[in-house]
Amino acid sequence: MYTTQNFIGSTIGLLVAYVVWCLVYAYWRLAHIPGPLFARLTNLQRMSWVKSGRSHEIHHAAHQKYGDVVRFGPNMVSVAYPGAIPTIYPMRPGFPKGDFYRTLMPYTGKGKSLPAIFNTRDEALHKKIKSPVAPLFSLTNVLTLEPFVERVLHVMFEQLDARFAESRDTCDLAAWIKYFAFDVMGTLTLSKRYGFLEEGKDVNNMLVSIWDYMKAAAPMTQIPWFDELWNKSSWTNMFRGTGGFLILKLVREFIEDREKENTEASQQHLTDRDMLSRFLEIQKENPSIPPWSTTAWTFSNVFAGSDSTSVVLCTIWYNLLAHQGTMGRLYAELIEREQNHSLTRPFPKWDEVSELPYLDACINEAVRLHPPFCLPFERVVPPGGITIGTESVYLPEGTVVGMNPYVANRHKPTFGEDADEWNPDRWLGRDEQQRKKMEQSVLTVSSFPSINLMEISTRQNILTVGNQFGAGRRVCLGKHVAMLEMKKLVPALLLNYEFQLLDRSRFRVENFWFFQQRDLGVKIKKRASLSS
Ligand code: HEM
Repeated sequence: MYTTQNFIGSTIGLLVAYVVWCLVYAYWRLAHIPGPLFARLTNLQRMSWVKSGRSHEIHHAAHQKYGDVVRFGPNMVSVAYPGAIPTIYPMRPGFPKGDFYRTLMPYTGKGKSLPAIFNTRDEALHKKIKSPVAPLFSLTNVLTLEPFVERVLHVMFEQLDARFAESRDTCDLAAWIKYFAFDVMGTLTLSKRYGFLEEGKDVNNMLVSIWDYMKAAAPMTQIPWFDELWNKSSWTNMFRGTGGFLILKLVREFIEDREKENTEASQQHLTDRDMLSRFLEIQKENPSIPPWSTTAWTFSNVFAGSDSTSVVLCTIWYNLLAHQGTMGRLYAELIEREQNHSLTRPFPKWDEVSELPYLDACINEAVRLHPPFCLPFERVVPPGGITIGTESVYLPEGTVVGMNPYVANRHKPTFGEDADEWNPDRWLGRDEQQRKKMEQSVLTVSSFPSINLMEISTRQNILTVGNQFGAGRRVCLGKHVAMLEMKKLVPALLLNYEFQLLDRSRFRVENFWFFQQRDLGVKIKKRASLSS
Protein backbone atom coordinates (compact mmCIF):
# COMPACT_ATOMS: atom_id res chain seq x y z
CA MET A 1 0.00 0.00 0.00
CA TYR A 2 1.21 3.52 -0.83
CA THR A 3 1.75 5.20 2.57
CA THR A 4 2.54 8.81 3.53
CA GLN A 5 6.09 7.65 4.25
CA ASN A 6 6.40 6.32 0.69
CA PHE A 7 5.04 9.58 -0.65
CA ILE A 8 7.58 11.66 1.30
CA GLY A 9 10.36 9.25 0.29
CA SER A 10 9.56 9.47 -3.42
CA THR A 11 9.17 13.27 -3.28
CA ILE A 12 12.61 13.59 -1.69
CA GLY A 13 13.99 11.11 -4.24
CA LEU A 14 12.55 13.15 -7.11
CA LEU A 15 13.90 16.38 -5.66
CA VAL A 16 17.39 14.89 -5.23
CA ALA A 17 17.25 13.51 -8.79
CA TYR A 18 16.19 16.95 -10.06
CA VAL A 19 19.03 18.72 -8.21
CA VAL A 20 21.56 16.15 -9.51
CA TRP A 21 20.22 16.53 -13.05
CA CYS A 22 20.49 20.35 -12.77
CA LEU A 23 24.09 20.09 -11.52
CA VAL A 24 25.09 17.66 -14.26
CA TYR A 25 23.39 19.79 -16.92
CA ALA A 26 24.99 22.98 -15.54
CA TYR A 27 28.39 21.26 -15.51
CA TRP A 28 28.21 19.83 -19.04
CA ARG A 29 26.71 22.82 -20.80
CA LEU A 30 29.99 24.75 -20.63
CA ALA A 31 32.22 21.78 -19.83
CA HIS A 32 34.66 22.78 -22.59
CA ILE A 33 35.65 25.92 -20.62
CA PRO A 34 38.28 25.52 -17.89
CA GLY A 35 37.79 26.86 -14.37
CA PRO A 36 37.77 25.91 -10.69
CA LEU A 37 35.65 22.80 -10.01
CA PHE A 38 33.16 24.40 -7.61
CA ALA A 39 32.69 27.38 -9.89
CA ARG A 40 31.42 24.95 -12.56
CA LEU A 41 28.67 23.78 -10.22
CA THR A 42 27.59 26.79 -8.16
CA ASN A 43 27.76 30.58 -8.07
CA LEU A 44 28.55 30.44 -4.36
CA GLN A 45 32.27 30.33 -5.06
CA ARG A 46 32.32 33.54 -7.08
CA MET A 47 30.08 35.13 -4.48
CA SER A 48 32.62 34.25 -1.78
CA TRP A 49 35.40 35.78 -3.93
CA VAL A 50 33.50 39.06 -4.05
CA LYS A 51 32.70 38.90 -0.35
CA SER A 52 36.43 38.73 0.41
CA GLY A 53 36.96 42.23 -1.06
CA ARG A 54 39.88 40.83 -3.09
CA SER A 55 38.00 39.44 -6.10
CA HIS A 56 40.10 41.48 -8.56
CA GLU A 57 43.22 39.58 -7.43
CA ILE A 58 41.40 36.24 -7.36
CA HIS A 59 40.05 36.80 -10.89
CA HIS A 60 43.51 37.80 -12.09
CA ALA A 61 45.06 34.67 -10.56
CA ALA A 62 42.32 32.45 -12.04
CA HIS A 63 43.06 33.80 -15.51
CA GLN A 64 46.77 33.29 -15.03
CA LYS A 65 46.11 29.68 -14.09
CA TYR A 66 43.36 28.73 -16.60
CA GLY A 67 43.86 31.09 -19.54
CA ASP A 68 42.00 33.90 -21.28
CA VAL A 69 38.54 32.32 -21.09
CA VAL A 70 37.58 30.95 -17.65
CA ARG A 71 34.39 29.61 -16.16
CA PHE A 72 33.48 31.57 -13.01
CA GLY A 73 30.00 30.08 -12.49
CA PRO A 74 27.72 27.38 -13.94
CA ASN A 75 26.51 29.89 -16.54
CA MET A 76 29.14 32.64 -16.20
CA VAL A 77 32.32 32.96 -18.27
CA SER A 78 35.03 35.56 -17.70
CA VAL A 79 37.23 36.74 -20.55
CA ALA A 80 40.63 38.41 -20.15
CA TYR A 81 41.55 38.87 -23.78
CA PRO A 82 41.10 42.54 -24.89
CA GLY A 83 40.59 41.41 -28.50
CA ALA A 84 37.14 40.16 -27.42
CA ILE A 85 35.90 43.67 -26.48
CA PRO A 86 34.14 44.40 -29.80
CA THR A 87 32.36 41.04 -29.66
CA ILE A 88 31.12 41.30 -26.08
CA TYR A 89 30.49 45.06 -26.00
CA PRO A 90 29.27 45.93 -29.52
CA MET A 91 27.66 49.21 -30.58
CA ARG A 92 24.61 47.42 -31.99
CA PRO A 93 21.72 46.51 -29.68
CA GLY A 94 20.97 42.90 -28.77
CA PHE A 95 23.84 42.07 -26.40
CA PRO A 96 22.15 43.27 -23.19
CA LYS A 97 23.48 43.72 -19.67
CA GLY A 98 22.94 40.73 -17.38
CA ASP A 99 20.99 40.36 -14.14
CA PHE A 100 24.13 41.47 -12.29
CA TYR A 101 22.95 45.04 -12.88
CA ARG A 102 19.48 44.43 -11.46
CA THR A 103 21.21 44.01 -8.12
CA LEU A 104 22.71 47.49 -8.44
CA MET A 105 19.29 49.12 -8.69
CA PRO A 106 18.90 50.95 -5.37
CA TYR A 107 16.15 49.83 -3.00
CA THR A 108 13.35 52.33 -2.80
CA GLY A 109 11.86 50.61 0.27
CA LYS A 110 8.66 48.54 0.17
CA GLY A 111 10.37 45.91 -1.97
CA LYS A 112 10.90 48.13 -5.03
CA SER A 113 13.98 49.39 -6.87
CA LEU A 114 14.84 52.31 -9.14
CA PRO A 115 16.12 51.79 -12.69
CA ALA A 116 18.84 54.19 -13.83
CA ILE A 117 20.83 54.67 -17.05
CA PHE A 118 23.65 52.57 -15.68
CA ASN A 119 21.74 49.59 -14.34
CA THR A 120 18.75 49.17 -16.63
CA ARG A 121 18.85 46.00 -18.74
CA ASP A 122 15.86 46.93 -20.86
CA GLU A 123 17.43 48.40 -24.02
CA ALA A 124 14.35 50.39 -25.03
CA LEU A 125 14.04 51.96 -21.57
CA HIS A 126 17.78 52.65 -21.57
CA LYS A 127 17.48 54.61 -24.82
CA LYS A 128 14.45 56.47 -23.50
CA ILE A 129 16.23 57.73 -20.39
CA LYS A 130 19.75 58.18 -21.81
CA SER A 131 19.04 60.06 -25.05
CA PRO A 132 17.43 63.18 -23.52
CA VAL A 133 20.33 63.83 -21.14
CA ALA A 134 23.24 62.67 -23.32
CA PRO A 135 23.81 66.14 -24.84
CA LEU A 136 24.33 67.56 -21.32
CA PHE A 137 27.37 65.32 -21.00
CA SER A 138 29.02 66.36 -24.28
CA LEU A 139 32.43 67.97 -23.92
CA THR A 140 31.08 71.37 -24.98
CA ASN A 141 28.43 71.32 -22.27
CA VAL A 142 30.65 69.84 -19.61
CA LEU A 143 33.16 72.65 -20.11
CA THR A 144 30.51 75.17 -19.09
CA LEU A 145 30.74 73.52 -15.66
CA GLU A 146 34.42 74.44 -15.16
CA PRO A 147 33.60 77.34 -12.76
CA PHE A 148 31.71 74.89 -10.52
CA VAL A 149 34.83 72.73 -10.23
CA GLU A 150 36.95 75.79 -9.45
CA ARG A 151 34.61 76.74 -6.60
CA VAL A 152 35.24 73.37 -5.00
CA LEU A 153 38.98 73.57 -5.61
CA HIS A 154 39.00 76.89 -3.83
CA VAL A 155 37.32 75.41 -0.74
CA MET A 156 39.63 72.39 -0.81
CA PHE A 157 42.79 74.48 -0.95
CA GLU A 158 41.61 76.73 1.87
CA GLN A 159 41.13 73.65 4.02
CA LEU A 160 44.41 72.00 3.03
CA ASP A 161 46.27 75.21 3.90
CA ALA A 162 44.55 75.65 7.25
CA ARG A 163 44.56 72.03 8.38
CA PHE A 164 47.77 70.56 7.00
CA ALA A 165 50.14 72.88 5.15
CA GLU A 166 50.58 75.26 8.09
CA SER A 167 50.49 72.72 10.92
CA ARG A 168 52.32 69.92 9.04
CA ASP A 169 49.75 67.49 10.43
CA THR A 170 49.27 64.22 8.50
CA CYS A 171 46.70 64.40 5.71
CA ASP A 172 44.93 61.27 4.43
CA LEU A 173 45.00 62.29 0.78
CA ALA A 174 42.70 59.38 -0.19
CA ALA A 175 39.96 60.79 2.05
CA TRP A 176 40.42 64.38 0.82
CA ILE A 177 40.33 63.32 -2.82
CA LYS A 178 37.07 61.52 -2.10
CA TYR A 179 35.63 64.61 -0.40
CA PHE A 180 36.65 66.63 -3.46
CA ALA A 181 35.04 64.22 -5.95
CA PHE A 182 31.77 64.08 -4.00
CA ASP A 183 31.61 67.82 -3.40
CA VAL A 184 32.26 68.46 -7.11
CA MET A 185 29.37 66.23 -8.14
CA GLY A 186 27.17 67.85 -5.46
CA THR A 187 28.09 71.30 -6.80
CA LEU A 188 27.69 70.42 -10.51
CA THR A 189 24.43 68.63 -9.92
CA LEU A 190 22.75 70.49 -7.08
CA SER A 191 24.73 73.70 -6.53
CA LYS A 192 25.33 72.20 -3.10
CA ARG A 193 28.37 70.84 -1.40
CA TYR A 194 27.76 68.08 1.11
CA GLY A 195 30.18 69.85 3.44
CA PHE A 196 32.83 67.09 3.40
CA LEU A 197 35.56 69.58 2.58
CA GLU A 198 34.54 72.28 5.04
CA GLU A 199 34.15 69.80 7.87
CA GLY A 200 36.95 67.48 6.82
CA LYS A 201 34.77 64.44 7.44
CA ASP A 202 32.00 62.23 6.14
CA VAL A 203 28.97 64.44 6.91
CA ASN A 204 25.73 62.52 7.67
CA ASN A 205 27.62 59.23 7.19
CA MET A 206 26.94 59.47 3.48
CA LEU A 207 30.18 57.77 2.46
CA VAL A 208 29.79 55.04 5.06
CA SER A 209 26.25 54.46 3.85
CA ILE A 210 27.40 54.06 0.22
CA TRP A 211 30.17 51.72 1.22
CA ASP A 212 27.86 49.59 3.42
CA TYR A 213 25.43 49.40 0.51
CA MET A 214 28.18 48.27 -1.87
CA LYS A 215 29.46 45.66 0.58
CA ALA A 216 25.98 44.18 0.76
CA ALA A 217 25.12 44.56 -2.93
CA ALA A 218 28.38 43.41 -4.57
CA PRO A 219 28.26 39.75 -3.41
CA MET A 220 24.57 39.66 -4.40
CA THR A 221 25.50 40.58 -8.00
CA GLN A 222 26.86 37.06 -8.31
CA ILE A 223 23.50 35.48 -7.35
CA PRO A 224 20.96 38.11 -8.50
CA TRP A 225 17.84 35.99 -8.00
CA PHE A 226 18.56 35.96 -4.28
CA ASP A 227 18.72 39.77 -4.15
CA GLU A 228 15.42 39.93 -6.00
CA LEU A 229 13.87 37.63 -3.44
CA TRP A 230 15.50 39.09 -0.36
CA ASN A 231 15.57 42.84 -1.02
CA LYS A 232 13.34 43.74 -3.91
CA SER A 233 10.24 41.63 -3.58
CA SER A 234 7.01 43.06 -2.20
CA TRP A 235 6.27 39.56 -0.89
CA THR A 236 9.42 39.44 1.28
CA ASN A 237 8.83 43.03 2.25
CA MET A 238 5.66 41.98 4.08
CA PHE A 239 7.91 40.09 6.53
CA ARG A 240 11.05 42.24 6.55
CA GLY A 241 11.29 45.94 5.69
CA THR A 242 13.80 46.71 2.94
CA GLY A 243 14.44 50.13 4.37
CA GLY A 244 15.45 51.99 1.22
CA PHE A 245 18.87 53.41 0.39
CA LEU A 246 19.89 56.56 2.27
CA ILE A 247 21.41 58.21 -0.81
CA LEU A 248 18.17 57.78 -2.72
CA LYS A 249 16.25 59.40 0.11
CA LEU A 250 18.69 62.32 0.15
CA VAL A 251 18.40 62.72 -3.63
CA ARG A 252 14.63 62.86 -3.36
CA GLU A 253 14.87 65.51 -0.66
CA PHE A 254 17.22 67.60 -2.83
CA ILE A 255 14.75 67.43 -5.72
CA GLU A 256 11.76 68.29 -3.53
CA ASP A 257 13.64 71.29 -2.11
CA ARG A 258 14.49 72.47 -5.62
CA GLU A 259 10.94 72.09 -6.86
CA LYS A 260 9.74 74.13 -3.88
CA GLU A 261 12.32 76.84 -4.58
CA ASN A 262 11.25 76.97 -8.21
CA THR A 263 7.57 77.25 -7.39
CA GLU A 264 8.49 79.99 -4.92
CA ALA A 265 9.95 81.79 -7.94
CA SER A 266 13.52 81.61 -6.68
CA GLN A 267 15.22 81.27 -10.06
CA GLN A 268 18.81 81.63 -8.97
CA HIS A 269 19.72 78.01 -9.67
CA LEU A 270 18.19 78.17 -13.12
CA THR A 271 20.52 80.97 -14.03
CA ASP A 272 23.42 79.10 -12.47
CA ARG A 273 22.43 76.18 -14.71
CA ASP A 274 23.45 73.30 -12.51
CA MET A 275 22.56 69.82 -13.77
CA LEU A 276 19.46 69.38 -11.64
CA SER A 277 17.92 72.50 -13.13
CA ARG A 278 18.61 71.08 -16.59
CA PHE A 279 17.19 67.65 -15.64
CA LEU A 280 13.98 69.26 -14.38
CA GLU A 281 13.60 71.22 -17.60
CA ILE A 282 14.13 68.12 -19.74
CA GLN A 283 11.60 66.17 -17.70
CA LYS A 284 9.04 68.99 -18.06
CA GLU A 285 9.53 69.31 -21.80
CA ASN A 286 9.24 65.55 -22.45
CA PRO A 287 6.05 64.14 -20.92
CA SER A 288 6.80 60.71 -22.42
CA ILE A 289 9.88 60.26 -20.20
CA PRO A 290 9.10 58.17 -17.07
CA PRO A 291 8.18 60.43 -14.11
CA TRP A 292 11.03 59.07 -11.96
CA SER A 293 13.72 60.05 -14.52
CA THR A 294 14.93 63.18 -12.70
CA THR A 295 15.47 61.07 -9.59
CA ALA A 296 17.34 58.46 -11.63
CA TRP A 297 19.59 61.02 -13.36
CA THR A 298 20.37 62.86 -10.15
CA PHE A 299 21.03 59.61 -8.33
CA SER A 300 23.48 58.50 -11.09
CA ASN A 301 25.43 61.73 -10.81
CA VAL A 302 25.64 61.66 -7.04
CA PHE A 303 26.33 57.96 -6.70
CA ALA A 304 28.13 56.69 -9.83
CA GLY A 305 29.90 59.93 -10.69
CA SER A 306 31.76 60.52 -7.44
CA ASP A 307 33.38 57.30 -6.28
CA SER A 308 34.48 56.42 -9.82
CA THR A 309 36.46 59.61 -10.33
CA SER A 310 37.90 59.56 -6.83
CA VAL A 311 39.30 56.03 -7.36
CA VAL A 312 41.22 57.11 -10.47
CA LEU A 313 42.43 60.34 -8.86
CA CYS A 314 43.62 58.41 -5.84
CA THR A 315 45.45 55.90 -8.05
CA ILE A 316 47.20 58.75 -9.83
CA TRP A 317 48.31 60.30 -6.54
CA TYR A 318 49.37 57.06 -4.90
CA ASN A 319 51.55 56.23 -7.89
CA LEU A 320 53.00 59.70 -8.35
CA LEU A 321 53.95 59.70 -4.68
CA ALA A 322 55.36 56.20 -4.80
CA HIS A 323 57.29 56.90 -8.01
CA GLN A 324 58.81 60.33 -7.44
CA GLY A 325 60.48 60.32 -10.87
CA THR A 326 57.07 60.35 -12.57
CA MET A 327 55.86 63.12 -10.25
CA GLY A 328 58.93 65.17 -11.18
CA ARG A 329 58.29 64.68 -14.89
CA LEU A 330 54.69 65.77 -14.58
CA TYR A 331 55.69 68.86 -12.62
CA ALA A 332 58.34 69.67 -15.23
CA GLU A 333 55.72 69.36 -17.98
CA LEU A 334 53.49 71.89 -16.21
CA ILE A 335 56.33 74.35 -15.68
CA GLU A 336 57.40 74.00 -19.31
CA ARG A 337 53.85 74.74 -20.40
CA GLU A 338 53.86 77.81 -18.13
CA GLN A 339 57.14 79.07 -19.54
CA ASN A 340 56.30 78.48 -23.21
CA HIS A 341 52.63 79.43 -23.20
CA SER A 342 50.66 80.27 -20.07
CA LEU A 343 49.24 78.57 -17.02
CA THR A 344 46.66 80.17 -14.78
CA ARG A 345 47.46 80.06 -11.06
CA PRO A 346 46.38 78.67 -8.69
CA PHE A 347 44.01 76.60 -10.87
CA PRO A 348 45.11 76.00 -14.49
CA LYS A 349 42.31 76.23 -17.05
CA TRP A 350 41.07 73.23 -19.03
CA ASP A 351 42.35 74.73 -22.29
CA GLU A 352 45.85 74.98 -20.83
CA VAL A 353 46.09 71.39 -19.57
CA SER A 354 43.75 69.39 -21.77
CA GLU A 355 46.48 68.26 -24.15
CA LEU A 356 49.59 67.66 -22.07
CA PRO A 357 51.11 64.32 -23.16
CA TYR A 358 52.57 63.27 -19.81
CA LEU A 359 49.43 64.22 -17.86
CA ASP A 360 47.37 62.21 -20.36
CA ALA A 361 49.77 59.29 -19.98
CA CYS A 362 49.42 59.37 -16.17
CA ILE A 363 45.62 59.45 -16.39
CA ASN A 364 45.54 56.63 -18.94
CA GLU A 365 47.87 54.56 -16.81
CA ALA A 366 45.82 55.11 -13.64
CA VAL A 367 42.54 54.19 -15.30
CA ARG A 368 44.25 51.12 -16.75
CA LEU A 369 45.81 49.95 -13.48
CA HIS A 370 42.93 50.62 -11.10
CA PRO A 371 39.66 51.07 -12.89
CA PRO A 372 36.96 52.10 -10.42
CA PHE A 373 34.72 49.10 -11.13
CA CYS A 374 36.51 45.79 -10.77
CA LEU A 375 34.11 42.95 -11.47
CA PRO A 376 33.29 41.56 -14.92
CA PHE A 377 30.82 43.80 -16.79
CA GLU A 378 28.27 41.05 -17.42
CA ARG A 379 26.37 40.69 -20.69
CA VAL A 380 24.04 37.95 -22.00
CA VAL A 381 25.06 36.08 -25.18
CA PRO A 382 22.39 36.62 -27.86
CA PRO A 383 20.72 33.95 -30.04
CA GLY A 384 23.24 32.12 -32.20
CA GLY A 385 25.99 32.24 -29.58
CA ILE A 386 29.45 33.76 -30.03
CA THR A 387 32.99 32.58 -30.61
CA ILE A 388 35.77 34.34 -28.74
CA GLY A 389 39.44 34.30 -27.84
CA THR A 390 42.55 33.24 -29.68
CA GLU A 391 41.37 29.64 -29.33
CA SER A 392 37.89 30.35 -30.75
CA VAL A 393 35.87 29.25 -27.73
CA TYR A 394 32.15 28.90 -28.40
CA LEU A 395 29.63 30.34 -25.90
CA PRO A 396 26.03 29.31 -26.47
CA GLU A 397 23.05 31.70 -26.34
CA GLY A 398 22.06 32.71 -22.80
CA THR A 399 25.58 32.36 -21.35
CA VAL A 400 26.56 35.26 -19.12
CA VAL A 401 29.91 36.62 -20.27
CA GLY A 402 31.98 39.52 -18.97
CA MET A 403 35.40 41.11 -18.74
CA ASN A 404 36.86 42.44 -15.52
CA PRO A 405 38.79 45.58 -16.56
CA TYR A 406 41.28 45.06 -13.73
CA VAL A 407 42.26 41.75 -15.38
CA ALA A 408 41.92 42.66 -19.07
CA ASN A 409 43.94 45.85 -18.56
CA ARG A 410 46.86 43.74 -17.30
CA HIS A 411 46.95 41.47 -20.34
CA LYS A 412 50.70 41.09 -20.90
CA PRO A 413 50.67 40.33 -24.65
CA THR A 414 48.83 43.64 -25.10
CA PHE A 415 50.36 45.94 -22.49
CA GLY A 416 53.81 44.42 -22.03
CA GLU A 417 55.57 42.27 -19.43
CA ASP A 418 55.35 45.10 -16.88
CA ALA A 419 51.55 45.30 -17.22
CA ASP A 420 51.14 45.07 -13.42
CA GLU A 421 53.35 48.10 -12.86
CA TRP A 422 52.85 51.87 -12.99
CA ASN A 423 54.58 53.06 -16.13
CA PRO A 424 53.06 56.12 -17.84
CA ASP A 425 55.78 55.85 -20.48
CA ARG A 426 54.01 52.88 -22.02
CA TRP A 427 51.62 55.43 -23.54
CA LEU A 428 54.39 57.56 -25.05
CA GLY A 429 56.76 57.09 -27.97
CA ARG A 430 55.11 53.96 -29.31
CA ASP A 431 55.09 53.15 -32.99
CA GLU A 432 51.73 53.69 -34.66
CA GLN A 433 50.74 50.03 -34.68
CA GLN A 434 51.54 49.38 -31.01
CA ARG A 435 49.81 52.56 -29.89
CA LYS A 436 46.70 51.69 -31.87
CA LYS A 437 46.61 48.20 -30.40
CA MET A 438 46.78 49.61 -26.87
CA GLU A 439 44.18 52.25 -27.56
CA GLN A 440 41.88 49.63 -29.00
CA SER A 441 42.30 47.60 -25.84
CA VAL A 442 41.77 50.46 -23.43
CA LEU A 443 39.69 53.39 -24.55
CA THR A 444 40.89 56.63 -23.07
CA VAL A 445 39.09 59.88 -23.40
CA SER A 446 42.33 61.78 -23.54
CA SER A 447 43.06 60.16 -26.86
CA PHE A 448 40.10 62.11 -28.22
CA PRO A 449 40.27 65.36 -26.27
CA SER A 450 38.21 67.61 -28.45
CA ILE A 451 35.36 65.52 -29.72
CA ASN A 452 31.85 65.27 -28.38
CA LEU A 453 29.91 62.25 -27.16
CA MET A 454 28.26 61.47 -30.47
CA GLU A 455 31.59 61.65 -32.23
CA ILE A 456 33.08 59.29 -29.66
CA SER A 457 30.30 56.80 -30.32
CA THR A 458 30.99 56.98 -34.03
CA ARG A 459 34.71 56.70 -33.46
CA GLN A 460 34.10 53.71 -31.21
CA ASN A 461 32.17 52.14 -34.00
CA ILE A 462 35.32 52.26 -36.05
CA LEU A 463 37.73 51.36 -33.31
CA THR A 464 35.29 49.19 -31.32
CA VAL A 465 37.37 49.76 -28.28
CA GLY A 466 37.28 50.39 -24.62
CA ASN A 467 36.74 49.07 -21.19
CA GLN A 468 37.73 51.46 -18.42
CA PHE A 469 34.99 53.84 -19.42
CA GLY A 470 32.91 50.91 -20.61
CA ALA A 471 32.47 49.99 -24.22
CA GLY A 472 29.95 49.82 -27.00
CA ARG A 473 26.42 51.04 -26.33
CA ARG A 474 26.88 51.29 -22.58
CA VAL A 475 29.99 53.45 -22.58
CA CYS A 476 30.33 55.85 -19.62
CA LEU A 477 28.13 58.90 -19.90
CA GLY A 478 30.20 60.99 -17.51
CA LYS A 479 33.68 60.57 -18.91
CA HIS A 480 34.09 64.22 -19.89
CA VAL A 481 32.99 65.24 -16.39
CA ALA A 482 35.58 62.85 -14.98
CA MET A 483 38.30 64.16 -17.29
CA LEU A 484 37.47 67.75 -16.37
CA GLU A 485 37.77 66.95 -12.66
CA MET A 486 41.00 65.01 -13.08
CA LYS A 487 42.68 67.59 -15.29
CA LYS A 488 41.71 70.37 -12.91
CA LEU A 489 42.74 68.71 -9.65
CA VAL A 490 46.01 66.97 -10.55
CA PRO A 491 47.84 70.01 -12.00
CA ALA A 492 46.42 72.33 -9.33
CA LEU A 493 47.65 70.16 -6.44
CA LEU A 494 51.04 69.60 -8.01
CA LEU A 495 51.65 73.27 -8.77
CA ASN A 496 50.66 74.46 -5.32
CA TYR A 497 51.98 71.85 -2.88
CA GLU A 498 54.92 69.57 -2.22
CA PHE A 499 54.00 66.13 -0.91
CA GLN A 500 55.82 63.54 1.15
CA LEU A 501 54.37 60.02 1.30
CA LEU A 502 54.65 58.73 4.86
CA ASP A 503 54.21 54.96 4.87
CA ARG A 504 53.38 53.35 1.57
CA SER A 505 52.67 49.97 3.18
CA ARG A 506 49.62 51.39 5.00
CA PHE A 507 47.77 52.13 1.75
CA ARG A 508 44.76 49.78 1.49
CA VAL A 509 42.36 48.88 -1.30
CA GLU A 510 39.16 46.84 -1.15
CA ASN A 511 36.91 45.83 -4.00
CA PHE A 512 33.16 45.62 -3.70
CA TRP A 513 32.45 46.51 -7.37
CA PHE A 514 33.58 50.02 -6.41
CA PHE A 515 37.14 50.25 -5.23
CA GLN A 516 37.81 51.75 -1.82
CA GLN A 517 41.25 53.22 -1.14
CA ARG A 518 42.35 54.48 2.24
CA ASP A 519 45.28 55.46 4.41
CA LEU A 520 47.29 57.49 1.94
CA GLY A 521 49.05 59.48 4.66
CA VAL A 522 51.09 62.46 3.43
CA LYS A 523 52.71 65.62 4.76
CA ILE A 524 52.08 68.64 2.58
CA LYS A 525 53.88 71.93 2.22
CA LYS A 526 52.93 74.98 0.21
CA ARG A 527 55.40 75.43 -2.66
CA ALA A 528 57.86 78.16 -1.80
CA SER A 529 57.47 80.25 -4.88
CA LEU A 530 54.82 80.13 -7.57
CA SER A 531 57.17 79.29 -10.38
CA SER A 532 59.76 77.19 -8.57
C1 HEM B 1 37.24 58.25 -14.03
C2 HEM B 1 35.95 58.22 -13.80
C3 HEM B 1 34.98 57.24 -14.40
C4 HEM B 1 35.20 55.99 -14.91
C5 HEM B 1 36.53 55.27 -15.06
C6 HEM B 1 33.92 55.48 -15.32
C7 HEM B 1 33.72 54.23 -15.88
C8 HEM B 1 32.50 53.74 -16.32
C9 HEM B 1 32.30 52.42 -16.87
C10 HEM B 1 33.37 51.37 -16.99
C11 HEM B 1 31.01 52.31 -17.22
C12 HEM B 1 30.33 51.09 -17.85
C13 HEM B 1 30.13 50.03 -16.82
C14 HEM B 1 29.43 48.82 -17.33
O1 HEM B 1 29.30 48.58 -18.55
O2 HEM B 1 29.00 48.06 -16.47
C15 HEM B 1 30.37 53.55 -16.87
C16 HEM B 1 29.04 53.82 -17.09
C17 HEM B 1 28.43 54.98 -16.69
N1 HEM B 1 29.03 56.06 -16.07
FE1 HEM B 1 30.99 56.28 -15.65
N2 HEM B 1 32.95 56.40 -15.07
C18 HEM B 1 33.56 57.50 -14.51
C19 HEM B 1 32.94 58.67 -14.12
C20 HEM B 1 31.61 58.95 -14.29
C21 HEM B 1 30.99 60.20 -13.95
C22 HEM B 1 31.71 61.42 -13.37
C23 HEM B 1 29.65 60.06 -14.23
C24 HEM B 1 28.52 61.06 -14.09
C25 HEM B 1 28.65 62.34 -14.17
C26 HEM B 1 29.45 58.73 -14.78
C27 HEM B 1 28.23 58.22 -15.21
C28 HEM B 1 28.07 57.00 -15.83
C29 HEM B 1 26.78 56.52 -16.33
C30 HEM B 1 25.44 57.24 -16.27
C31 HEM B 1 27.01 55.25 -16.89
C32 HEM B 1 26.00 54.32 -17.56
C33 HEM B 1 26.04 54.48 -19.07
C34 HEM B 1 25.08 53.52 -19.78
O3 HEM B 1 24.80 52.44 -19.27
O4 HEM B 1 24.62 53.87 -20.88
N3 HEM B 1 30.65 58.09 -14.80
N4 HEM B 1 31.30 54.41 -16.34
